[in-house]
Amino acid sequence: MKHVAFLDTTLRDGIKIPGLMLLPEEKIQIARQIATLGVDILEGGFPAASEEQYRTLCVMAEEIQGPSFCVLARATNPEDFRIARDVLKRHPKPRIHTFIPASAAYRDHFLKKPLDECLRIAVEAVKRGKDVADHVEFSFVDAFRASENELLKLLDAVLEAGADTITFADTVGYATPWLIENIIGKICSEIKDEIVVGIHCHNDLGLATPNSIAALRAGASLVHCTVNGLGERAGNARLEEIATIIAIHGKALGLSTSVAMDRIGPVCRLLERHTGISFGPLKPLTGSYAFYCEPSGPQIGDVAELPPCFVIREEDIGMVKNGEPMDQDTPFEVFKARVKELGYVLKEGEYQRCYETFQRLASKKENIFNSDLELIVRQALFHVPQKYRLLYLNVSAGSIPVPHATVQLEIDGQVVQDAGFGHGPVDAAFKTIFRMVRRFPKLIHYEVKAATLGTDAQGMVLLRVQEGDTIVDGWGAHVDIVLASAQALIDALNKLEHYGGRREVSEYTDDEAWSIVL
Ligand SMILES: CC(C)C(=O)C(=O)O
Repeated sequence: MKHVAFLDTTLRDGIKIPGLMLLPEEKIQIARQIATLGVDILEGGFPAASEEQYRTLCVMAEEIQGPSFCVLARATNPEDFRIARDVLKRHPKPRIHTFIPASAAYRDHFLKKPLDECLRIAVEAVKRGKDVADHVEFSFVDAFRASENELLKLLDAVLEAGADTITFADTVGYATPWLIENIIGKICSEIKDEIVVGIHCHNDLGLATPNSIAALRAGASLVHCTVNGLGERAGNARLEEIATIIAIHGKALGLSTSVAMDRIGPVCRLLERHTGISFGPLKPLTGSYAFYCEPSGPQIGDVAELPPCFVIREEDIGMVKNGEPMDQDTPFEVFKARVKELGYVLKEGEYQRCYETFQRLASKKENIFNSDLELIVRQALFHVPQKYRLLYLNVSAGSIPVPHATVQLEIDGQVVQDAGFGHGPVDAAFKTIFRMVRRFPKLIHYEVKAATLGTDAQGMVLLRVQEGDTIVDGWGAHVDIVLASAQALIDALNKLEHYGGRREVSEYTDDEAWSIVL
């Protein structure tokens, strides 16, 4: 059986979603949890992007145990390697990941340099990488739209320079399984066995998983993926799908992994909580209908029992563990032990802050499950400085002619209140808040989802607003979905205040910033 190495890039490529902003401490908590999945390599981020990323990655490198630790550096930028070295020296199993656009379209767009010049840049990058970490991974961006001839020239050059892993990225989600099988198969048959061949797929045509599996079938032994398929546009290849396919078909494929299958459910759910990006009911493995089935009924025959229709049991991928319910009488120590069991490592005062939020929720909701606890931790601990706070919201809606909202906010420590009308309770609350804060961003996304079953479930609201060039997400959770919506809006307004105009790549010229948009 060939071992398939998993490189998790949730915290690097996965979080490149417009508006999504995870706080440094949040990223570290998430990295800890991803490490428990048994992935071989954790790609933590791109340290040259900003001082904040650099600092976060230093802490991550010191804390993360288990997987190798990898960061990204642009082939074109020697300074990236110096910054990466500073991060990687803190981890016992460091590796560096560098890359260059392989297709003419991407080379012309981002580098505006002839192929010969790109070959020279690639070779120098590998050499620089060798000074930074024992293991150098080199990725060919947009590899499957590249001319085969040019791709092979780039490949020869980086192998000659000493790259240990070469990864072929379907950056724009263009490839098909047969195209990938053909190219990867040819390359694997021609290069030395000790070179690791990797695959990095995007999901624009819904083919990220089949394309990744096709590459593995053709001889690749490293797969890049993200939890929940997070990533820009339609996302990246989904870790949970690829691991489960190998768990089910591994024998036939001659492939195995070290992914801890029972950690899939908890880690997918945790990422859903922290990003606000939900699975959708029909998502394979993690969607709420994925393990729901009705007895056959008249379509096939009148059989009362469930048919044998599941290819894996939900308990095999940890999807049913939601913990014994807790309630108002749950003592602090029991609560704290459960938060630790969920994999969070918090400071003493932070457990206490979470417990206060827990008690507030427990006074409204009878049973508190693990999936509620993750919301509580996020709500209590992970937010940007709060210029705006929601103190009070009351709405009148239903069959009345004019829904209205009364809102009390704290703005820079001053208490202000106002009331307003709208087409419904959320509209009334949002219009009133916009007027009070004197900001009128455009609402470009709004969704609400129940966190658990039951009519007393917390509603999780994810929204996205745009003000000028700045797009931010806002997130809220409450048993009252209008309150959750108002919390989400306040969260977004605080992020606009905190991040507005402050972009990670601001210190770079247009030319240098190219890699960040890939
Ligand atoms: C750097 C590479 C692997 C990448 O993220 C992409 O092409 O999407």
